[in-house]
Amino acid sequence: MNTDVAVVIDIPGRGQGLKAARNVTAGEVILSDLPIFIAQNDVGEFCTACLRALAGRNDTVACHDCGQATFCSGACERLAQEDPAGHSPAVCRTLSKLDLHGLSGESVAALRFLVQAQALFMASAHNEAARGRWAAFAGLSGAADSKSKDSSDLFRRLSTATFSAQLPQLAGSRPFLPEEVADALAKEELNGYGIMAQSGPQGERRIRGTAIYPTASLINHECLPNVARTDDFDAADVKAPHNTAVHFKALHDLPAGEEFTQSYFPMHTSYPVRQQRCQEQYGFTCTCPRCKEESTWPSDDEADSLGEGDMEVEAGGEPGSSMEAAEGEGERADAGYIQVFLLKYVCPQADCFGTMVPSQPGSSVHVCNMCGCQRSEAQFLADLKAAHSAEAMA
Ligand SMILES: C[S@@+](CC[C@H](N)C(=O)[O-])C[C@H]1O[C@@H](n2cnc3c(N)ncnc32)[C@H](O)[C@@H]1O
Repeated sequence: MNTDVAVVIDIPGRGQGLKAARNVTAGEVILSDLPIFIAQNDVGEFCTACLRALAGRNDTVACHDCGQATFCSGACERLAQEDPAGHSPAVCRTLSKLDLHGLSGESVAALRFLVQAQALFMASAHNEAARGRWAAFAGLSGAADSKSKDSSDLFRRLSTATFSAQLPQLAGSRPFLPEEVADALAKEELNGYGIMAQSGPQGERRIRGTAIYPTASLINHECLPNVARTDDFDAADVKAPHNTAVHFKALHDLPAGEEFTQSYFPMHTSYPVRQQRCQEQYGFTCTCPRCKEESTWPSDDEADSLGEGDMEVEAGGEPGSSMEAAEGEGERADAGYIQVFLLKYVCPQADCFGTMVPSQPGSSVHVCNMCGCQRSEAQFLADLKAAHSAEAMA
């Protein structure tokens, strides 16, 4: 499903990444990717096979053997049964033997993910297609280290369930070792895409499940990204598993050779929190142009003592057009540029924090990749003007 635009490169200090093979236009799809496998979070609200919302469907099918799977249709049930890392007989038997007692929702989801990853690994010993998918998963960044979460309890529960499910031990096939469980969890942590669900009753963010994509997993992070993910798992006119594809669109025009970058968390996140999450969750220090600039800003406490408005912010140019190259420091985004970028690309709806993505190449309409709201260029310019007036009044 990849386009001809994104090519894999090695980047010193970042591992692998994707770059533009040619000039790219704002709104162009630079990558479409289907998952290696997906694991659901909770049972019953979304299809186990394709994560489509089940509400309002009258052809859903529940698995009575394990009680851990529901499908939006008989077709999805068959799809999942035929997929070794979906809801194959081996996965179903293992799930039915799992001891979920006392586990948090997060640990139950991690255990389901492990059952499916292990099933793919075991199938790779005798199934060509599974071998390719397992190789793609095994090649992703992320190996357990001493800082990884303790996974011994999940390993014990997984191996107990695996053995009591009496999985057929086909030639060369064996279950995970403890270090392989820890590695699989590290890969999920670094590469897993949380597939979002509709917000909960209090507006809280919820996820349907985790999907692992072979090529999308190679897109590195920057805090002023140049691509953003769009997906539509509920698309009525798209047949499973194609509804589980993610598509990355360019936020603005990009020259050939530019690295594609996405933001691993909502763009409005503060500098200290971004630094902490990059370090603790992903194991790197972000030195992107925005972090370089914001590292020189006073902390919130210092800003309070200086008084609001002491940070002079001027309107920058069109995002994508102006980054200062400070001598010896590499690229750096100035405060005005950051302000305009965030105003342009962070969803204006209260508490959404999605990314405004050009609807299609050549269009000046932007659509939020979370809530779907739209904004024209004229409305953006009006919002920009209002932000400057508010600032001048402060
Ligand atoms: C989802 S993977 C991205 C692909 C990865 N570079 C690879 O080689 O597979 C996430 C990992 O990439 C690296 N990474 C991503 N963005 C980075 C950045 N801005 N600076 C340094 N390392 C980065 C970190 O090691 C992070 O844990």
